[in-house]
Amino acid sequence: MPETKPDVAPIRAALAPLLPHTLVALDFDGVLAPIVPRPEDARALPQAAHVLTEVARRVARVAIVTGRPALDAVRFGALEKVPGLVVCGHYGLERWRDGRVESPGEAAGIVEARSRATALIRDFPGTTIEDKGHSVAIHTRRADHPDAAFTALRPHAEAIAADTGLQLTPGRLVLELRPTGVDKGAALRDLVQEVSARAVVYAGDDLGDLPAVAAVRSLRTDGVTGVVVYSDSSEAVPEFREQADLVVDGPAGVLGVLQDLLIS
Ligand SMILES: O=P(O)(O)OC[C@H]1O[C@H](O[C@H]2O[C@H](CO)[C@@H](O)[C@H](O)[C@H]2O)[C@H](O)[C@@H](O)[C@@H]1O
Repeated sequence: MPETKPDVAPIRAALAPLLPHTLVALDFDGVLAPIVPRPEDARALPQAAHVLTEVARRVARVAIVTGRPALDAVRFGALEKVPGLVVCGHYGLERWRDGRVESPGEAAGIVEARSRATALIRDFPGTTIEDKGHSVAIHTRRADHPDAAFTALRPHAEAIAADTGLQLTPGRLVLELRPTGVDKGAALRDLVQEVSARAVVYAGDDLGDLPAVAAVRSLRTDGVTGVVVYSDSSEAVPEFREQADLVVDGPAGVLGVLQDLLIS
């Protein structure tokens, strides 16, 4: 198992007086939900909703910032009842709050991207498409050779993105074609502004989280206390890991560190 950076005591002490002004923002897959072969089977750990409820009672806001459609994260996490929860779906393109989703119209290019991605994977047995409405994800986790399929598909996905005006976001054995103009960094900054947060805790695990990590680092220069938690795994993202204040072991480690930092 990867070596962790578990020195929570000084961070807990720094956050303690700021709890009512703290934003806690979390990625979903790999952070609340263990990675599984089929995207539709992902579920947050059973204790996640309870831990987030306890956290929400102590801080300004709890938010999920995910590449998933917002409603998928709410349902797969059983998170409907977490007090005041905001879910930024599709990297901030849509929002769920109080049972309602705000979502824009479909981006130009998505119909062509969907059709080309579907045709493309026919040559790569075991690869699958996750049609998320606003975006299309090409998954290689169930291919015979997941890493080789990912590498082979990537230039084709880049060409589709260039032709359709979408952006390609690579992740854990996934290539996502999604609208431009949003990322987790902008979503995080909006959330910070909305609650006038004086501290932010962000937990993630993948490349799509790096804009949020950059936002936390830049918010520090504005006087906001920032804590970055990295959910580690055998699919490590070194550029995320090295920027993290705390490195924990997967979703169970994330829930544990939230408890240590914000509840106990
Ligand atoms: O921003 P996130 O909440 O981390 O979402 C990123 C993508 O996660 C999902 O894919 C990943 O998890 C799957 C289920 O465990 C796994 O099968 C896949 O290999 C991972 O890449 C999700 O399916 C994507 O739509 C998300 O964008």
